[in-house]
Amino acid sequence: MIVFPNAKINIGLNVVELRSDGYHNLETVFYPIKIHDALEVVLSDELRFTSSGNFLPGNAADNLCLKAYHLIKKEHDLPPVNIHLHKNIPIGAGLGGGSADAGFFIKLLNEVCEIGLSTETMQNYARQLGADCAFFIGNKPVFAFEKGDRFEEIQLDLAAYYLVLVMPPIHVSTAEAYGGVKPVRSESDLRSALKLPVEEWKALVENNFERSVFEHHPQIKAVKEALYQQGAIYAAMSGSGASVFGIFNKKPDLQKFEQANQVFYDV
Ligand SMILES: C[C@@](CO)(OP(=O)(O)O)[C@H](O)COP(=O)(O)OP(=O)(O)OC[C@H]1O[C@@H](n2ccc(N)nc2=O)[C@H](O)[C@@H]1O
Ligand SMILES: Nc1ncnc2c1ncn2[C@@H]1O[C@H](COP(=O)(O)OP(=O)(O)O)[C@@H](O)[C@H]1O
Repeated sequence: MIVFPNAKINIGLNVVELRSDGYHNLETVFYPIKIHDALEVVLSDELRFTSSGNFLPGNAADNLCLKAYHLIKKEHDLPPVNIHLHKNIPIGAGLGGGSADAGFFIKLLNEVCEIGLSTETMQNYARQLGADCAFFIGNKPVFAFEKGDRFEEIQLDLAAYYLVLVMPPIHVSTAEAYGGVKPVRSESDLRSALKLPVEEWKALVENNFERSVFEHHPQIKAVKEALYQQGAIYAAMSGSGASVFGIFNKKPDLQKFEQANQVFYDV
């Protein structure tokens, strides 16, 4: 069986406080977008993981799909499976690609192996693999809080707009991004701000990571500014970067970006 794990963007992101476990409490909105990997799981005589597409850094054994398999196997009698991942979502981009694979893998394994896990149980497994993995179990727009792994569903539909994602050739590590941010309690409520017309978001909806990440990587800031110059109604870095999304009324002409960056249209 094959599924197509999709990426997410963060619309607004406030790092609220440092927690006693070293993580941070945050407030953000996760919004699913149309950039996909392909993930196949079939019953087999031995456990095997293969991949194709974009280069996956690190050991195959550290892939979140295999980690999810071993996590669930601790509590359930799982048969061996063949896993194939075709990687298309840019890696380390703030798009949650690895987390998407983990969340979709858990759902897929649940079906292929007929484990019978509830949505809540799948979310609990996902949470143990990474802070934003659990989002991909429900995969609907949510206001996320605490470690980014507790959710409240929100009504947010950007289907009437044209979304573009630009990925500059820069890697920002998530841990590095958290290290550079000064936590502050937000004065305004992100949920209320996102109920206003998109035209008003520019003045109200911020990603706290941008300040320090832009200082270290002015090229990412330049991409955001260029998207506004091309007519974006709203543009921001997603998560800990380096990808930047733009919300437009119609398809923009971004041909000149395509040499230096990866550009995804109509996401
Ligand atoms: C920043 C965000 C925003 O949505 O997304 P990305 O930009 O990575 O996609 C997430 O918080 C990333 O979540 P995720 O990528 O699952 O993080 P994890 O693997 O659990 O943690 C990586 C590292 O980030 C830091 N971390 C992560 C989440 C959190 N709430 N507080 C933290 O301080 C910790 O230093 C941790 O060791
Ligand atoms: N299935 C996977 N896809 C991508 N990265 C993965 C995967 N499994 C583990 N990783 C590791 O997670 C790291 C960051 O993952 P990714 O989700 O792409 O970034 P981000 O958290 O910025 O959205 C990568 O450096 C990679 O080593």
